[in-house]
Amino acid sequence: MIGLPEAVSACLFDLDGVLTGTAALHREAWKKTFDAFLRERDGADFRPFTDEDYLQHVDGRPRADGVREFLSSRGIELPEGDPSDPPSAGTVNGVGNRKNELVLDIIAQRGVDPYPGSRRYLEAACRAGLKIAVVTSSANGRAVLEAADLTGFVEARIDGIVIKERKLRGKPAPDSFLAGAEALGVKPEHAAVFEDALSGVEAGRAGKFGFVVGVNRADQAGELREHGADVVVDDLADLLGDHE
Ligand SMILES: O=P(O)(O)OC[C@H]1O[C@@H](O)[C@H](O)[C@@H](O)[C@@H]1O
Repeated sequence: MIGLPEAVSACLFDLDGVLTGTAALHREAWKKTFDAFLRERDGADFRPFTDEDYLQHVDGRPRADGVREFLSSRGIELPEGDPSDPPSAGTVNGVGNRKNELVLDIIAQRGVDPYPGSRRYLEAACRAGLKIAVVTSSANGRAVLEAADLTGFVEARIDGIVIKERKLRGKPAPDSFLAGAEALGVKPEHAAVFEDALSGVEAGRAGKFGFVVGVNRADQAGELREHGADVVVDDLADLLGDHE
């Protein structure tokens, strides 16, 4: 009916890039942050942060994991620091806080738009009686859902704040999605995961969920399949029959 196996009774949606167009805003803030960091460290001929760096090392992961993963891909290790570090601090938390300032500025300037096809899909999932959770690595998940006016669809939210409080492992580990299924009271095999990030579809596969939908927002359909997507769509509305 809405493009899912019969056994599925719950949907676990990633947020940035699946329900809202905010993945591009995160990517932009990360690029500014890392390019400034690398320029200061290596001088004017620094090697810039690329879209590929974002997709491989940062996309979908909790903030501090993204900092660590990307820097380690360039052979750089920083002290962890503390979440209260100022954005100027040369620590994992400092770099993450700098990016958070930037992304919040960008979101405030441009606003948050839900994808029209995703809103239609949420409406169809509700009509079909499916349970709905949002599972996002972002500590800004609640604010983004509210700004997109999607909060009313969501029965449970596992976000970057919950992940930290409960000491869950970030995507590509399945922990946050497993917590989402548990919050809805369903077994993983009865839940579908919706993800645009390679780390996210990998988490879906690792958690043995009933179905993993890869949402192709960055021309990486093949990689989404390789990392664990059972099906890949360009837009969630592609899963809906004509009558929905
Ligand atoms: O820095 P935040 O808002 O806590 O978000 C962490 C991550 O959240 C994910 O949803 C995004 O795909 C990443 O780009 C982002 O880095």
